[in-house]
Amino acid sequence: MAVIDVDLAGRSYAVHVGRGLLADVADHCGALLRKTRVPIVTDANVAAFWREPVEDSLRSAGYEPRVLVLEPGEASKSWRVLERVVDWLLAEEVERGDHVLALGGGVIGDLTGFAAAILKRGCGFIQLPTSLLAQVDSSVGGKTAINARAGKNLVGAFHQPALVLADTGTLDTLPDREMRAGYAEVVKYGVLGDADFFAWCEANGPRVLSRDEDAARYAVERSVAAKARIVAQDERETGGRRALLNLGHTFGHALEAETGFSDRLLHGEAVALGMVLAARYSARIGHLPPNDAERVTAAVDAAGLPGEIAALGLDCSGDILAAHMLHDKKMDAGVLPFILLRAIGDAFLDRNVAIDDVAAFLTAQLQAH
Ligand SMILES: NC(=O)c1ccc[n+]([C@@H]2O[C@H](COP(=O)([O-])OP(=O)(O)OC[C@H]3O[C@@H](n4cnc5c(N)ncnc54)[C@H](O)[C@@H]3O)[C@@H](O)[C@H]2O)c1
Ligand SMILES: O=C(O)C(=O)C[C@@H](O)[C@H](O)[C@H](O)COP(=O)(O)O
Ligand SMILES: [Zn+2]
Repeated sequence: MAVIDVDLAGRSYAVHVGRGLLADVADHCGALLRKTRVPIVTDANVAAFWREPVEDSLRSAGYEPRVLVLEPGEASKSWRVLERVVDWLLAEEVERGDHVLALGGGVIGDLTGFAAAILKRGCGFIQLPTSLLAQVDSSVGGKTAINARAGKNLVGAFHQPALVLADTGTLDTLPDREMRAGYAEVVKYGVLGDADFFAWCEANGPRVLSRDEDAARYAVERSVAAKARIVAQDERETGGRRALLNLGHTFGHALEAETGFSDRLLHGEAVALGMVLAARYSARIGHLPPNDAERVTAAVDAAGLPGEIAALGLDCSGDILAAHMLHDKKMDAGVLPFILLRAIGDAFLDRNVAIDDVAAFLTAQLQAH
């Protein structure tokens, strides 16, 4: 098992990565569990495979697990489901000093983390990420949120977990499409700041996607280490550093909004497409050698992720996608900064991008091929 620390002074915590951690959840979390009753929020897909080992471990250690099982999918990051989670936690008499366990993918982590952030003005929570995406990205860093009618993650809080247990054994039951979607966020770390890791992904992507034990564990550990480093430098995305983790997301979130936050386009798929668009746009305005944009596209294609928006068959223009982008949380005094590339491994924040030009670029991309 590897342990990666997220160094945030009074809010520091550890991310444990290894196979079989959920079967020993009581040992790992014990110091944080003050009461017999342990509230767990999960979804139906995850519960089918992973509720039992977690409950067994807790029961054997004398705890009484209490489980709320939600509908799987992005639609659960909503006001309605948030209310349900909060009411349930209140009924379970969760106190500020207690810890709620979030057992699932990024949807469960973001939603439960946000419920924990607002419950009695803040209680503790522990991330038990079960999707590749949640293990490499969403369980670390304390961004919690639900979606609003106006867009993605628009209602939320920074609220750090007290512990993250990434059991790589859970990837055995993850559907292939979800594995690919999570892999998009892995490649993102290479593209934004680590050319060597990007090259490793080019060579080893198929091993990760086929769940080769060593390759998958290495991808999780290296991704978590990259995210922990950035979050420690700029926890609340105020210093320009953490915003780099948003590479591909301004485009991606617009596409998720346009496809109704539905299974038509998963978050990781939107990020893959968004990275390709960010790379192509960087090349279009002369920041990035075209060959580097082609390498990003090739890595996305090789993973079986969507790399062409034209193939989505959207009935919209670049202007409509650009309008979605104006809800982005990075908007600052009417300016939307874009995360662009100078090279693979060298992302930067460009505050001089003309949104009309992005809209024209997107219209052309929607019609390409
Ligand atoms: N907070 C952050 O920093 C951050 C970072 C990246 C993404 N996100 C958010 O995370 C969400 C996407 O997360 P996700 O891709 O994990 O989606 P998800 O939570 O919907 O999980 C993907 C699917 O896989 C199922 N699943 C999860 N683990 C499983 C397992 N081990 N076995 C079988 N099925 C399993 C789930 O039930 C779901 O159907 C988005 O809402 C995105 O905005 C947040
Ligand atoms: O942790 C971050 O910071 C990220 O940007 C990670 C992203 O992968 C993630 O999707 C995040 O939720 C997007 O952040 P948002 O602020 O644009 O909602
Ligand atoms: Zn993301």
